[in-house]
Amino acid sequence: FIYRPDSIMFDLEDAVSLREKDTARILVFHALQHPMYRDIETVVRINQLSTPFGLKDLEAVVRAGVDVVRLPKTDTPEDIFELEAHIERIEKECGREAGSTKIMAAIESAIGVINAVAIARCSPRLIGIALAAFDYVMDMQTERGDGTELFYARCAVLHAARAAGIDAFDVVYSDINDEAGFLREVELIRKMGFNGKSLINPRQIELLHNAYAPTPEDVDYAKRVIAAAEEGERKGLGVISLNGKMIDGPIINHAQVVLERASASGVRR
Ligand SMILES: CC(=O)SCCNC(=O)CCNC(=O)[C@H](O)C(C)(C)COP(=O)(O)OP(=O)(O)OC[C@H]1O[C@@H](n2cnc3c(N)ncnc32)[C@H](O)[C@@H]1OP(=O)(O)O
Ligand SMILES: O=C([O-])CC(=O)C(=O)O
Ligand SMILES: [Mg+2]
Repeated sequence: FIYRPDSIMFDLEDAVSLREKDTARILVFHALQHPMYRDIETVVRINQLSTPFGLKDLEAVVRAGVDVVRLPKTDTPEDIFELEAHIERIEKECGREAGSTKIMAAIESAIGVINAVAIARCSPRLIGIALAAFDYVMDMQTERGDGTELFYARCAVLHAARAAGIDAFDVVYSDINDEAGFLREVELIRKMGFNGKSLINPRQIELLHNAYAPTPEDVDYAKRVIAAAEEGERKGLGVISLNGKMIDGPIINHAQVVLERASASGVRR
């Protein structure tokens, strides 16, 4: 909470050893109901439903009131349909509002990337899709490097999310001591258009928020664009000029996005 993350994700999958699966589930079940987590979005990465743990995880976290279930290793829309059917039943059984449990699909394989559009569009519960690089590069018979290995997958996941009108989240950066490397990766994915990134360490939160925050110059320009647009509207002009630059619909929309980002993340330091 001190670090002000956008959401908190509990992991029941690969960060938990096989011997600890039941203990971790019970801990997360209780944590989700603690008042401390009332005002922050909670996400739980459950185990795949094909494992002995997946359904037990889901039963526990939906009943405990989790906001978002992250499904790892999503390969097909059918994976989401199966998850959805169980969520619908559990919501009914425990008296949760129907549809209130949201889903985030993690794409971690070549087939998942190929099916990204179908996955992203397959359920109204989906709020976003995330690329998960470590399993993906294994499947692709390569390894994590400067991002060349993720070139196609990033583009595919991002386009799928946009086509579906949901969020796109980039991969985990695992070397928590390499701040410069992290910031290089963040700059790339921010320019590409990702909504954010899965983080593994609190030290990465402020760095990410700061990189996503608009600069003071961006905010200043956005305010002038909005003011010029309002002035143009009063005069009944469709397209206007601000210091010789054309200002029309998309530019005004972008200025609004910059101001929304500034109020969500602050202004870049
Ligand atoms: C490929 C995948 O599947 S990735 C997704 C699953 N994996 C994860 O989520 C990993 C989560 N992260 C971690 O476990 C750790 O950050 C590690 C192992 C990467 C690094 O651990 P450390 O070297 O101990 O990190 P660091 O020295 O920065 O820890 C500082 C403090 O932050 C805490 N902290 C570290 N990571 C986290 C986290 N993800 N969430 C909350 N607190 C954390 C540490 O417990 C420590 O607290 P303390 O000062 O009270 O002891
Ligand atoms: O889901 C994630 O962000 C991390 C992960 O499992 C992977 O990279 O394989
Ligand atoms: Mg993985």
